[in-house]
Amino acid sequence: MKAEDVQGDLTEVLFTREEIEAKIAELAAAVDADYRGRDVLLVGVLKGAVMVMADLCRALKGQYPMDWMAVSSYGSGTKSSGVVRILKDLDTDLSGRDVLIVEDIIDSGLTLSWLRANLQSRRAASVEICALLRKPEAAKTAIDVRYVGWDIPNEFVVGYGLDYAEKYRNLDCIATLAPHVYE
Ligand SMILES: O=P(O)(O)OC[C@H]1O[C@H](OP(=O)(O)OP(=O)(O)O)[C@H](O)[C@@H]1O
Ligand code: HPA
Repeated sequence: MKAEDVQGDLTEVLFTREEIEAKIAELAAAVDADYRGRDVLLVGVLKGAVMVMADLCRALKGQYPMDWMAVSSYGSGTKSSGVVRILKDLDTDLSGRDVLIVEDIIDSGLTLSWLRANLQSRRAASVEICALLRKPEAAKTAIDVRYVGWDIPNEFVVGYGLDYAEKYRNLDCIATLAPHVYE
């Protein structure tokens, strides 16, 4: 789906499909430079990170096994509840493993700070984070993020995996959602 297919619902396209592709290639080069040749597990966070993971892993040159978790802190709205629930856990034993969490967005930071602590408690050797988007003004907790695509303003965004009430995930760009859609 393209921006013109849901134009009235969006206020601005922040990043086009081409810009996202170029950014993913940059992130992949940085990850390869640090990790290629090591046994690193990519952990994708469902469902938002599906697109990032699908494109990032194909842009990587090394071998990177992957696993998935589903956690939820947003319910169906635009505000984080701060309460994180595991909806689907990893299949992989993390003890002694280097882990790279792949995420679409860091908003309040509550999901990832909880998730990183959770994975560290499973005796992972290291847990780093790669996130395509981050909202610095929305941060409710400080997180050390090794790879970030873009810092964005504190507005609700959709597309490229990011949803509002399960819609817009299949938009090929990233755009701000018009307030009339969720108010
Ligand atoms: O920094 P935070 O404020 O915690 O927000 C970030 C989290 O919110 C979104 O997930 P969501 O719970 O909406 O689930 P989804 O990935 O299935 O869309 C997103 O994918 C992150 O996991
Ligand atoms: O801006 C956002 N858009 C979609 N999902 C999200 N989850 C946290 N922040 C966002």
